[in-house]
Amino acid sequence: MIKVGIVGGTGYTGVELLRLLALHPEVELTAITSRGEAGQAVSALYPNLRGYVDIAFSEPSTAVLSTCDVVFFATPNGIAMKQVPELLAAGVRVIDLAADFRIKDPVEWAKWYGMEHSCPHLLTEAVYGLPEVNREAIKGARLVANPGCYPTSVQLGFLPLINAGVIATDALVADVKSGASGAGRKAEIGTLMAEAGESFKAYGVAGHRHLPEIKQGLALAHGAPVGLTFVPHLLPMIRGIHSTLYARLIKPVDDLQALFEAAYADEPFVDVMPAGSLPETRSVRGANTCRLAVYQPQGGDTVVILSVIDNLVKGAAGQAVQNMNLMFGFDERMGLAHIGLLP
Ligand SMILES: NC(=O)C1=CN([C@@H]2O[C@H](COP(=O)(O)OP(=O)(O)OC[C@H]3O[C@@H](n4cnc5c(N)ncnc54)[C@H](OP(=O)(O)O)[C@@H]3O)[C@@H](O)[C@H]2O)C=CC1
Ligand SMILES: CC(=O)N[C@@H](CCC(=O)OP(=O)(O)O)C(=O)O
Repeated sequence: MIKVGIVGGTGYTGVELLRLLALHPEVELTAITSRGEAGQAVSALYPNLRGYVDIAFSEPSTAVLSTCDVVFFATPNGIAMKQVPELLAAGVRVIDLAADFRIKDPVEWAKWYGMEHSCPHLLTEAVYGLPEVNREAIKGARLVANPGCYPTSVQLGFLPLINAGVIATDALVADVKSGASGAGRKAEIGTLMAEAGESFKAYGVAGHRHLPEIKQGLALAHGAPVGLTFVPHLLPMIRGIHSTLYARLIKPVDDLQALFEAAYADEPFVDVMPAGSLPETRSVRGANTCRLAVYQPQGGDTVVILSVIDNLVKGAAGQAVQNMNLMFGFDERMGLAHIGLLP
């Protein structure tokens, strides 16, 4: 058994971590923090956890968190970086669900996140936690930067084509839609039901902070910078991300379907659907699965990839548990056997 701490246990990704970890056979939930709810029983705030999680929220003190084997940060950007150096020094491994350690260049990070990085010396050591790309490095990591929700969906869709060297990489397009839980639990006018319900709009068109993260991952695979237009949208639903990705073929490919199936043949959490499929967000609701479908409309040179995930699971907490399993030598699928909620 390993001792696990969660900083930010009252947020949407924090409570999703609790839902997954409460049934994980190798995990003892040791510390769950909230500054606002310290002292309150976790199950009093989240009744779905009654009978499964019987501890109270505590303050996020380094002394308590240092007794854990691993600490998850499910906090806003810029919080983990303040506590991570001390925790690593105490021998604790860390998985950050926020963006503090995702971008390797601290100048680029400061530009998109609007603050200076407080421990840039850890950026080289941090391992980007996309298991389909970095599985071996994650196993030995002390510090894992869990990918963003949009970046997970977009990278898993484009990577087989980039790795095969068959598409132009100067003008990739990612047209992506997210449910409102992607914005977190904090009160915001834009995610009020009367603002987001019965409506649909894009945001961040001129530049969203996930753009540099996606470009960094795709450039690493390609071995050179890539051009990408990324347009996120807010859908009037709670969970789910649907990415429609466009790329231009520069080499003929006999069988795109076979290329994708081969790329993910050994991946427990990526499902390449049969040709002609239309992945639905509800098919991955609550599950740590990315479902993909690939098209070459009218036999032209444009490839269209459809990619769906649950933003809170494969896009956040589920992927974080997958990373924890790798770091501690457990079966990668442990605690993650959930089927999507249909209907
Ligand atoms: N929602 C999503 O789909 C995804 C989110 N992420 C990222 O994961 C992180 C968490 O997101 P989400 O769960 O949606 O966020 P929420 O806003 O729902 O929750 C944030 C949590 O952080 C805690 N917190 C806030 N400030 C501090 C602080 N200064 N010190 C310690 N704890 C603090 C809050 O609890 P309290 O104030 O009580 O201490 C709360 O529990 C974010 O960085 C987000 O960008 C990544 C992928 C997907
Ligand atoms: C719908 C919605 O608002 N989505 C969020 C996604 C944020 C997120 O997941 O943030 P990080 O991955 O960077 O931590 C947004 O666009 O800001």
